[in-house]
Amino acid sequence: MGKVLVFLEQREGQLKKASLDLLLLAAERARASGSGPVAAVLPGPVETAGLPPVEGTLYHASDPSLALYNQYSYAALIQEVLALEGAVELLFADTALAHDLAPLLSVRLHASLLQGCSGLPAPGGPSMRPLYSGAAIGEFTSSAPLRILTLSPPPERPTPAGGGSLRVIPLPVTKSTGLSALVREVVLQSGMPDVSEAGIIVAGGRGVGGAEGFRMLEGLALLLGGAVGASRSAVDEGWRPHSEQIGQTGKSVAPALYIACGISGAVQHLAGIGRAGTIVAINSDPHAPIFGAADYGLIADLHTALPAFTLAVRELQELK
Ligand SMILES: Cc1cc2nc3c(=O)[nH]c(=O)nc-3n(C[C@H](O)[C@H](O)[C@H](O)COP(=O)(O)OP(=O)(O)OC[C@H]3O[C@@H](n4cnc5c(N)ncnc54)[C@H](O)[C@@H]3O)c2cc1C
Repeated sequence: MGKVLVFLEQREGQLKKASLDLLLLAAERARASGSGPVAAVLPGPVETAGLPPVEGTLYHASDPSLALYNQYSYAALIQEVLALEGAVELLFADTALAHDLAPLLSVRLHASLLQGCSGLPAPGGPSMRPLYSGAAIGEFTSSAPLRILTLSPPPERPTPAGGGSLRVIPLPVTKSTGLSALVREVVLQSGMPDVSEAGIIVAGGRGVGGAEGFRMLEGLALLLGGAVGASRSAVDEGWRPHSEQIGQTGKSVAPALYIACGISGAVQHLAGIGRAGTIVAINSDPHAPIFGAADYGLIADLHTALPAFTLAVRELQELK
């Protein structure tokens, strides 16, 4: 197999966990298959000292002008590194940024593109992607000289194996085409991690009953250091932002703990939580399909159960 380039994504100087996991996976695959060290590209000012110990090369464009995402300057940078490395595979973590950037590169480079792959394909082997809300798995091969994949996070964090270190090569900023420029950045301050990165998610559905009802879920999520998620019904009602929607037309999540409150468990919702660790469901209907996916189920009115649950968590934390 030819060379592989991993895109490392940062936000406000912090590397995204999903792209670090991807780097570890790619390095492990390269080590196991003997296909040589991986290369990575990182736009934006980030402290690289804490990067995982993997064998390979990191092309780092640390100019402050790249701190915020710009489709054209990021694409130009990646194109430059692809040419330097002669890579045949470009890997992204499956994030909103990747959904914007990967299609542009695919068109520019006449590369094949597959988004939302489940796991790294074997070297030169077909890529896999869930279809029909996870009811089937599709296998895709590519005859293009470059294939671009966006990968959903693995269910478990990969551990660094084999040791080694990344050789950092500084890159100057590639001149942007000027097709777009940042006008204004609007930051939503929730004080919580993004659902796609969170280790714990407290998610609510129509059963929560309204935007006000989600305050309870926020309280529990903050206590647990997690994030609030939502079903499409809750988002369609305008109770929560679309950035929190989980499922087929929302985000695919992989928390260690997923607490579903007042969510029926429609197949389109379950499609987004297939890689969650432990699933806890609170629902007043004993026949709700969510109980079929849950590890622990509580048949109860969430308006009674959740405050009691939150209180118990708070008391446990105070005992520590
Ligand atoms: C093409 C397509 C894409 C879709 N994409 C998504 C997606 O990405 N994500 C998604 O979530 N959905 C998606 N849907 C919608 C999906 O089919 C369901 O309609 C939706 O998930 C239902 O949301 P819900 O569980 O919150 O609401 P409901 O199905 O109405 O369930 C509400 C649940 O709350 C329970 N409940 C009510 N009151 C209480 C209470 N007081 N205490 C405890 N439990 C209570 C009820 O028993 C019920 O089980 C999609 C649908 C289509 C067709």
